[in-house]
Amino acid sequence: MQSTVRVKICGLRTPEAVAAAAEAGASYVGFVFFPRSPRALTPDEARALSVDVPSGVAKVGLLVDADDALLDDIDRLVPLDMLQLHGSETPERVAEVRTRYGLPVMKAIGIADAADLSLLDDFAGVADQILVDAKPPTAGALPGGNGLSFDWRLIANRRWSLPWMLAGGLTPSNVAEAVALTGAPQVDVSSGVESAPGVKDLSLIKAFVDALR
Ligand SMILES: O=C(O)c1ccccc1N[C@@H]1O[C@H](COP(=O)(O)O)[C@@H](O)[C@H]1O
Repeated sequence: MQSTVRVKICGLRTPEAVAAAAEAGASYVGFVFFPRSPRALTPDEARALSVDVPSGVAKVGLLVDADDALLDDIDRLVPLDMLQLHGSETPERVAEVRTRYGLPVMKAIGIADAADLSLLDDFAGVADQILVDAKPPTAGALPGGNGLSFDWRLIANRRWSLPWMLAGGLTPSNVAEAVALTGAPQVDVSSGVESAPGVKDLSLIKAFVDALR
């Protein structure tokens, strides 16, 4: 299958994983700045890793309800191309972050059932992209990176007002089906290309991208 689906590999922590994502053909790599995540990096660690990212591959910083102090540190140290806001940020906060840092913002929205779909429209005219993820299973769970899918039929045939990306429980085995069902132009994966939480498997990264080609 020939495909132009753009891929983001998130939660990279080593130069080897960055190289595997770039060589496989990923369009984006994600650095997680959420301390509770097994994939968390400090701004200094992300700065060191960013040197290994070839030009043409966008570096995305993932944050969860981050305050300006953390964002200021990241902005000072890490040459990012996009911010992914994966918490309960409001449209007002998204607009504020976008203006303050001068970077495109991708807002993550968690979906569990049809009632959540209206949230997707709340960020039109504010965010640059929408990331559609599964809603976390419980209040204490990580807000993402749980390897959980939602019912993709909920967004099949949807008309989108913004560029968007599908996430949540994607793997080399199911990503082609997810794209066929939803028409997703872009996909994001973290735990589906890992051998353990926070440990990327280089062959799974390649298999994930190959599954769309
Ligand atoms: O990856 C994380 O640790 C993470 C932490 C906090 C918020 C989001 C996180 N990851 C994002 O979650 C989705 C789905 O991940 P998975 O493929 O189901 O593991 C994805 O967008 C990641 O960028």
